[in-house]
Amino acid sequence: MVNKETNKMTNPTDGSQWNKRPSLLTSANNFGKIRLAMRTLGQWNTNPRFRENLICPIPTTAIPRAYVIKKNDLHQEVSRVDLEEVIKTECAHSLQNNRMANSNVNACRQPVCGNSFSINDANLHHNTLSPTLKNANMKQQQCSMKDPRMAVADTVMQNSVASFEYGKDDVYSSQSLWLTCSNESPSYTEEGTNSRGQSVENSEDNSHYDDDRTSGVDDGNKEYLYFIRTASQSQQLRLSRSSNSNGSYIKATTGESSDLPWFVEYCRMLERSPTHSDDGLEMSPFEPDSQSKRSSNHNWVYWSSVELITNGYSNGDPPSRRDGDNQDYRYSVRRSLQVAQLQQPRWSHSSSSSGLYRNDTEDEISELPWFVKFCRNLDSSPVSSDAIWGIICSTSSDSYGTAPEQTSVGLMSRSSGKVLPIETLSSTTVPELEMGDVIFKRNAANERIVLGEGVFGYVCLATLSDIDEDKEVVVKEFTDESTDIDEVLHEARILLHLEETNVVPKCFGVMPKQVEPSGVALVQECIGNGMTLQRLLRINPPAITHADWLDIAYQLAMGLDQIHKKFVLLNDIKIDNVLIDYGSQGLKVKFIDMGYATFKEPFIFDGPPEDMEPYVYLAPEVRQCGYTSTKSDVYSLGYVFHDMIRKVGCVRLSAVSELCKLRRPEDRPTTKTLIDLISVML
Ligand SMILES: Nc1ncnc2c1ncn2[C@@H]1O[C@H](COP(=O)(O)OP(=O)(O)OP(=O)(O)O)[C@@H](O)[C@H]1O
Repeated sequence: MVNKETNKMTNPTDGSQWNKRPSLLTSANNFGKIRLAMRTLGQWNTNPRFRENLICPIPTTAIPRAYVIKKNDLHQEVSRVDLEEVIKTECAHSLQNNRMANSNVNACRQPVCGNSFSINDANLHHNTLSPTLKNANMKQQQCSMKDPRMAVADTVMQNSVASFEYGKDDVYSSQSLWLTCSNESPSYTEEGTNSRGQSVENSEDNSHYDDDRTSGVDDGNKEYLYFIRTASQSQQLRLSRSSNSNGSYIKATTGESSDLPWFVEYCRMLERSPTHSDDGLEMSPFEPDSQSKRSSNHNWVYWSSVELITNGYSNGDPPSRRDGDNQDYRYSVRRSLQVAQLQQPRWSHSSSSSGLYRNDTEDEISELPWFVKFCRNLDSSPVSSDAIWGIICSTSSDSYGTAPEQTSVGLMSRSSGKVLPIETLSSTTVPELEMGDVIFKRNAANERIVLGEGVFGYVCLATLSDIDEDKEVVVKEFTDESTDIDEVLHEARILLHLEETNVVPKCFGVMPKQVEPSGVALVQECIGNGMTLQRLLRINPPAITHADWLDIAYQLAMGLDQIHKKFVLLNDIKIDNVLIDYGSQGLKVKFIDMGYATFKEPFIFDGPPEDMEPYVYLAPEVRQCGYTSTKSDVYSLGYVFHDMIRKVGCVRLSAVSELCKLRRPEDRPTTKTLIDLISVML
């Protein structure tokens, strides 16, 4: 639905238009992002307001006594001394109150399985808790305990307290994680209760915090302060603040500062996290020079830093559903080169948000919902996958928290630590065909045979002169002046990139258009005389049995799975963008129209959300101008199944279709699950 005259998307209902491509994404020049990040690093150093925002202005009254760090101190950066003070205080308390030094964090790393985890187990050692944690623990018990993570959370706290030791040589000998929530009570409750376990009837009083839902609706001001103290002599500080709010929740949740579910997940993952494990991101190619070493027994020596610039796309869930414009995420992992003095501040930043919330979120610093996902799906996160846009590597001789003195910019391979070029498809060569390479097929009236048309122009049947004459191709000619050649090339490159999947038409290249105005036309393999799934469903030929329809569904799921494995999102799956070839070799399914497809990045339709509503086949988060994702493609595929049910009564697909169309992306099945589900019906 792209009007090539204006290169805008057209709303099918009122004809209004909006930009086809999201301005931020198309202009998302990676180096621009890197520059932005560098500028921000500069601000970190010089701009007190920036620091103030970053350093979590939690009212000190909300921080449990043992963890109070004065706001002023925070503003001057949390120094090692501050942290050590906190640790000492806590350790002293811990040692006084318990002797369970052998506990470790295994409990918190156990997979959470159903509701079978018994909170009572975790409560066995209740007496070993510090008053703060005891208090929190008791409050937790008052909350709904349906979520097993609560139980695990409880265990994390207990084990942490129990096993943390402060050794005589200033060595933290614990192998445990230490958890501090700055909130007086970590809260996680089921919908309908608030953090005190009271039932909540209207959203105004809904002060509970649900990490999952928050990933879709950032339902209030939340401020977070976490300390993670890990194995010998490492410390990690995470500060995160989210000021994004959703109207009625602002009041209710101001000051809420815990995110226990997130934290638990984080702890469970820590072993594999880039901040902790060796196969993470510690491999900066930039060796700090010897000048920068500041050697002393217990002071920081130097650290190198790796900063990830990503759009959040991780071949999985979107960063968040409602906060559509938030695209700048920065993750800084600083790793000391002297292991014994390791410290890792970590922050994330998202710089803008969509429509309604823009004013509220101008200064938004963290993107916690995304971070929740990040931690949960660490294996598939940008940090550990190939979906990395850019990395800033820097070294500094300075101690914790200050901006790097030397900064270098480059992309870095996760495994080799080598600087890499930014990965896009732009280097894929698209073959150029000459006019004479293509012979248009003509009808009895000597007119070109048009297989399909759209606002873009025509799709004509042809053959290529240098290949088997019977092998038909189609020439997609973009007939309006505003055709952006880059977009045609993008479509060609996506097709070429996906060629080996065999679920898209083969792309033969581009050629000069034969119709005015000049430009390029896309030449691709002709599939089944242009029979779309939409037309096939309308005709519903008797020869196509229910088993055939299921086979089509299966092929679609398989195809999408392969496409996603090639880091491509289709972003526009619908029944008229699926071609069916039912020739001698049986039914073959192909996806067409790569106009919105993206490689290693999501897409945002940047029209006003209300204008997106008619596009019912797009996932709700996409219609609300959030990022597309593998799960939004799954949603659209579910809508294709929905159409198959409606039009040809393929009711066996009902459950699968409903699953795909679940509101929350994280609840939708993966393509792999889809394949499994459909294959049992075949
Ligand atoms: N490879 C192909 N083989 C056979 N027919 C094709 C092929 N590609 C496209 N067509 C035919 O051309 C029609 C339009 O093509 P396509 O879907 O790529 O255009 P479009 O950009 O989606 O148009 P619109 O934006 O208006 O939906 C298809 O519905 C199909 O009938």
